[in-house]
Amino acid sequence: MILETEALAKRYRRRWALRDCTLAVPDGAIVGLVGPNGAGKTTLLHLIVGLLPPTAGAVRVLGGTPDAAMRSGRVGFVAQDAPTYAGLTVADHLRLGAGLNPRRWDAAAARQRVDRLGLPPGQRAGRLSGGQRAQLALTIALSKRPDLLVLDEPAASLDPLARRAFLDETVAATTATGTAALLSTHLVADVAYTCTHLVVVASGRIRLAEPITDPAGLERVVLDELGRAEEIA
Ligand SMILES: Nc1ncnc2c1ncn2[C@@H]1O[C@H](COP(=O)(O)OP(=O)(O)OP(=O)(O)O)[C@@H](O)[C@H]1O
Repeated sequence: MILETEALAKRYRRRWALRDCTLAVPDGAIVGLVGPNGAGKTTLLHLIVGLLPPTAGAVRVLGGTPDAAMRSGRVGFVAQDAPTYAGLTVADHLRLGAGLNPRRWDAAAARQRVDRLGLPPGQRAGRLSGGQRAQLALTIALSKRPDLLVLDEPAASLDPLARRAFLDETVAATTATGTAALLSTHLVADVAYTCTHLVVVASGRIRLAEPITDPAGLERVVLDELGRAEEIA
């Protein structure tokens, strides 16, 4: 398993954001994480990449701690707001990515991707649009050739064509190299198009975690599950 959580939980002051979360993500899986606003998706992703310490339970990423996995450079993470350095250019970001990941960095793929997207190498990130900044952050995450991609609403700011192209790239990355991906999204159609597994979170609890066998029926499954979760709450 590339990622495992065991009874993972996170409390912010008195409020539980995530409780009793047990998950296992196999190599090559693309997991779509869906749930209402405030369900705990970002909290779960931040626990996985070591940005937050758990209140209880355990998380193992690539067989070790989240910190060790992140230090190894084998995890590509893009946070919800796709942070970039406003004062640095597109080319600076690629140089930074290369410097931080000297052994895995695919410089040709990174250059080709920014060319294809029309991101001018000399442009400062602060002057890119929100979607372009997201594309820059995604380029860095993909060009690291990670074993695990963790993406928080990666397609939210992309236009429909760019979104479809990005989803295709994610699938290509996982089929070519066995990379696994965990992506949170509100777009169930994207999960149906891309993902091999579905995880539904509501009110801080995993409601459903299963392989996707019927992409066409996925929206119904998600809506039914969220409806049940609301009744319980
Ligand atoms: N830093 C924080 N301090 C206190 N409470 C927080 C903090 N971050 C998140 N929360 C709370 O934890 C819960 C889960 O939030 P989280 O951001 O994980 O949800 P989400 O599923 O990613 O939501 P969205 O789809 O809106 O991005 C929410 O109730 C939120 O208010």
